[in-house]
Amino acid sequence: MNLEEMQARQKHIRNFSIVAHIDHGKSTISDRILQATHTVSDREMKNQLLDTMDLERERGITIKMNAVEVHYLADDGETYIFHLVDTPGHVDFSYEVSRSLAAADGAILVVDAAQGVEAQTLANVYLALDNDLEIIPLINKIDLPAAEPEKVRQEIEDVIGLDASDAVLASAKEGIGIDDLLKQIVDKIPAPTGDLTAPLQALIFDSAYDSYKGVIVTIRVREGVVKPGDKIKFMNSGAEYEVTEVGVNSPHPIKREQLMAGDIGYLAASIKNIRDARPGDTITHVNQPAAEPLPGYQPMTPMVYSGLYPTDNAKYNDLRDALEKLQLNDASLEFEPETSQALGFGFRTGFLGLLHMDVIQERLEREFDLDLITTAPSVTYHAFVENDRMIEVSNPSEMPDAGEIKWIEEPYVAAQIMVPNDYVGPVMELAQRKRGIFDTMEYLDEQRVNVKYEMPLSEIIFDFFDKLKSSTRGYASLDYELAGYRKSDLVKIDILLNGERVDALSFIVHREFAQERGRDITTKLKEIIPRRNFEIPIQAAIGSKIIARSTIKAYRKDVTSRIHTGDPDRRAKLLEKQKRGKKRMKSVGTVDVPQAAFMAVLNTDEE
Ligand SMILES: Nc1nc2c(ncn2[C@@H]2O[C@H](COP(=O)(O)OP(=O)(O)OP(=O)(O)O)[C@@H](O)[C@H]2O)c(=O)[nH]1
Repeated sequence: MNLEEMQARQKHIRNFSIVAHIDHGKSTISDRILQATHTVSDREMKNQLLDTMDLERERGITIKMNAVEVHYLADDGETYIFHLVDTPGHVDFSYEVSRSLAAADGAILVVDAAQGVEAQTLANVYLALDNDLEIIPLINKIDLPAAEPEKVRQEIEDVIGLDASDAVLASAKEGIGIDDLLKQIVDKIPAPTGDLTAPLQALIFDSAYDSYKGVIVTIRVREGVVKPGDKIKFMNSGAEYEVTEVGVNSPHPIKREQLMAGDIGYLAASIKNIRDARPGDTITHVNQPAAEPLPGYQPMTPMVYSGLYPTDNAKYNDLRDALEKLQLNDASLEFEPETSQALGFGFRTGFLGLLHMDVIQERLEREFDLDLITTAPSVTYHAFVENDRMIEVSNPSEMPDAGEIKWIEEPYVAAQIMVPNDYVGPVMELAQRKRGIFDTMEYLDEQRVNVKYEMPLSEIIFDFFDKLKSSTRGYASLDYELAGYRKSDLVKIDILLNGERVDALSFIVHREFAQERGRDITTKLKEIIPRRNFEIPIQAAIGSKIIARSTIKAYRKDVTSRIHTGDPDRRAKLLEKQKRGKKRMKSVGTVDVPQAAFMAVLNTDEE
């Protein structure tokens, strides 16, 4: 392609992202765009086509962003090249959203016609505005009987401050409004402007590991052109490679002769070392390098940490390899080695929230065939000791002894909760019970308010969202961001099994809840830990003071002997089941501790 052809092509490119509150219909809109542009045949089409991970399809959520190229034949007879980046909606994955927005020139803001503007609608719009993106509002699900598109249009104008007079009215389900959307993308989203003859500058915004091709990076080319055979350099890591392949996903990978300024596509270069090609790095040419790298990404601060341990100690190195590979695909994952007396060698791992933690654990087990024990998640506390020295504690068992601590601070978040008027009472009651500090309350319209609280992050993470949903019949939406540290009266509770302290079961709570939590957990562990042929005392202690206890009675007989029938099948099945159960179990001294025991602290019901 000569320069003129490339310039003409560049004018026909539109790069955009779709953002929304969870479940407002982003993935379904992407599906309709793929269909309307004949990117996939009707035969190939299935719902949420871009959610390629099994886990995403099973749970019906988007976890990873995806970038695809589609071609749209407009009424003017010209064919436009769209690069569409689908993004997740859950607050745990907002890091993915911000990365994909940095690669786009515009965003489609999807708002559910029955639900209106919700907490993450706002959060995502702000991210898009931070990136200077042109925003096209789209009101989806107008087919629903409860749809109120005009009211939602007004809300977009009043609450967000966007002009919504031309908002696309759509039903992704019934395929309504998709033509209007495609036209608006061409008209409103600006074509990319990068200089085609300048030295190469390409931003890596995602990467994945392929066992044949090595690390494959997804890039947005800002300036210049890149082709197979080019010698490239990663400007931050300093690594140099020769490009083996470039292409786009449409949605299946298609090789291309080159990627040029304005393109979003993939690049492979037999990159074996995953540290060489991190998201946020800039690719340039070895011979004619760009003067400076592009601004990368802010490193993400994990919200919670938990210990990950292989049930089989011999799998420690496998777990490290797996974490490194996943980290490449998920830049918000953080880990470092730690040891536990009870669990052996493992990793303290940082996550953006509990859903993120759950997803990582499940991906490690499925994609890397590992059996893991995960310890209860903890936020990072600041313990102040002598000379006002501050110690960061993200593993409760490492909290200094009470005698050494002068005071402890814990992270707080600024939370906003959008909820119909009728439920303000229960929301405030819940927030107070979770140690929230009231900030403000604003009316969104006659029927809905935005209530703002400062809350301890630990309370938000554990069960606040579930409780919020159940006390508002699902009508409340929540968004939060870290707001700093505050002093709190916190204590560490240790758990002793058979008289031995199990470090991996320690946790930190507000002193007010200590007694109650101690009682709850000893009762729960009694149900979870399997019986042995001796009595096992379970104790909860603050320092050397026991605050609660329970006892697991000794069992008398082999469980299988109770199955009187001579049915060998049933007996074999039971033994098999026990064996499988064993896999996610750790022997601590003389006691077998199953995975559920480590999470028991999470589900304590304080009602
Ligand atoms: N009635 C109706 N339902 C819709 C429409 N669009 C999407 N849905 C449904 O709404 C639900 C959520 O749609 P998704 O496309 O998965 O939403 P999402 O925003 O991508 O969700 P996440 O990926 O989890 O953030 C699904 O059950 C869809 O079938 C629509 O226009 N009308």
